[in-house]
Amino acid sequence: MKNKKFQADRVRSYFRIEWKVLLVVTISGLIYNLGLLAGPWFEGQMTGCLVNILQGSDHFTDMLILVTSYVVAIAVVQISRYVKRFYVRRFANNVNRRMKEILYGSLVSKSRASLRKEGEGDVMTKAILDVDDCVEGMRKFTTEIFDTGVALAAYAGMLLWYDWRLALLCMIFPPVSYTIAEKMKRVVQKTGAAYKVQSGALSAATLDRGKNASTYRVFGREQERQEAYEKNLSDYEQSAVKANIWNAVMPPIYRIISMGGVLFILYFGQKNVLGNGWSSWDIAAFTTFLACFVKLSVKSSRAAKLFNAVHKAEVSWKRICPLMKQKDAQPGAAGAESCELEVSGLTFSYPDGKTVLRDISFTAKPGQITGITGAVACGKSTLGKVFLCEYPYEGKILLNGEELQEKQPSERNGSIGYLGHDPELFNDTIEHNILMGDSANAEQYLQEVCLDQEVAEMEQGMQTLVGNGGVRLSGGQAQRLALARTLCHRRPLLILDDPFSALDQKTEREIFDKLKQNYPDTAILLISHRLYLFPEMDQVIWMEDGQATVSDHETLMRQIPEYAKFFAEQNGGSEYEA
Ligand SMILES: Nc1ncnc2c1ncn2[C@@H]1O[C@H](COP(=O)(O)OP(=O)(O)OP(=O)(O)O)[C@@H](O)[C@H]1O
Repeated sequence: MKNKKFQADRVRSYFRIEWKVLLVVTISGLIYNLGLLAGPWFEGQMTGCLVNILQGSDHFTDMLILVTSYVVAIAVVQISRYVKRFYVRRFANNVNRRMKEILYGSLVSKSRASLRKEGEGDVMTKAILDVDDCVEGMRKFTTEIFDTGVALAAYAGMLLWYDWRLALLCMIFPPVSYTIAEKMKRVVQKTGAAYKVQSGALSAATLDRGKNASTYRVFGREQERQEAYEKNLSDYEQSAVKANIWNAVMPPIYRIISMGGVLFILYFGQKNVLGNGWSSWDIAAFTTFLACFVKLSVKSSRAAKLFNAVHKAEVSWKRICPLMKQKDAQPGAAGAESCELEVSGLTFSYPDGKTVLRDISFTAKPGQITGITGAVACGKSTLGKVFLCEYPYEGKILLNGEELQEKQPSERNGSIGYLGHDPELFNDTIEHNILMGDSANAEQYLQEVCLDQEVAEMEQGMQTLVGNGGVRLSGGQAQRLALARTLCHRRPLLILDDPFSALDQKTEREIFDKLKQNYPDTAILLISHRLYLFPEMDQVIWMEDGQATVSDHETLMRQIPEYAKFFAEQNGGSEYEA
């Protein structure tokens, strides 16, 4: 990404930045494809030589020389083919990595509201699949350009040279095959898109069943959910079958159409050999011409396949392209700075008119941890979410003196890190879930959330796949993994909504101590129901009916009986009574 001209939302840029790899592909591809002509030519020569040996005009040594040259030529062709394939794969891997880096960066900076609009957590899984499809299309495009374009031109030249009239006659068939493939592209695209949608729906349904299994069991809704799931499954199967039929059935048909010219070659070719056709041929010329045409037809059917792959990739690209535009909002951009927070007169109502926060004011400095607590439904989570600016608020939230609502979304996302109740993990490895395309040491963040030991004990360590939404992890593990991701993409202001609810006290304390120690530039707002760490908070916000009392733990213990009671209940009552 050092290249200034690189534009993440332009496919051409990905080709341009890989020019060195593509140069090797071009050279080896040219050698391979032009070398392919040697096959039919040698086959023709060997057939002719055999006929001559039988007639006594050639010798065994002539055949030996031909066979040896044939083997050498084929060896060169195959080595070039190997080199070409190796570099095409490298090109695909590089592009895949680059696209995913940008995509992850963009997803990290996307607002929760827009993620939710696009279908919650599975937007990530779908986008990752789309990147894979795109890169596969680009890889095929790169390979087929040579395997098809160059080879087709070489074969066509050879056919024209042997008998231009017969060549033109036969070569009508491949373009017919192309045209049909082009006409079929809509169907391929449509069925492919429907398959993706169903695949996303099935992932969401699977996630829902896994997450809420016990709830459905307790309320006797298992049967109903099972039926809904079966329906999802059969819709998915149908769409998969449709998409695969169009993908798999069409190429052989294109191939048969392309091969139509063989009939002309058999008829007019034998005339050429008998001396009453358009050209005068021997057996070698007939064999070479036929072999050349067969190879040309096979290649042209690959071109048809190329259309399908490229169209499929186009659909995927259209979907992920908007995400690739948000390069400016990549994590780390604002992560190094610190910020002073000043909230004054903050009042907030949800769109349904319910006022949840009233006239809240407080400040927070870098390195300070502010504990926020209060009774159930008093507005703690709402206070955390207000900073995401999903809905407008009244009053002021100033970051280093600048009003949050007036910042550009990308700038805002670069200033605020948020971890909500849902860990929002996506179906990839532990490492990718933390780094999301950034290059950092994921191990360090696992240590900070006390998850390193558990991950080390997993069979595949950091490469363990977590499943959609993190279903393969325990609640506490998923929570800590999400926290590791939030810490890895550090922002000057960090809002953590009940990040320790599924952890034991010892782990909670350890993580808290590390947060205090390792984040001197970050202002942390920690929302929690559990208060035993609150005596160590730099300040505490006690919320009641949307209003906030801001002070330190000791003062609140003296002044707010509800807070003291709340704290005492969690600490065996001793301090409250004292
Ligand atoms: N999206 C929403 N639209 C409308 N009202 C909402 C929305 N989210 C929350 N509320 C309401 O706002 C009030 C405060 O909810 P909030 O989740 O902020 O409370 P909380 O203190 O975090 O609760 P808890 O202790 O249960 O986590 C509740 O009455 C809730 O019904």
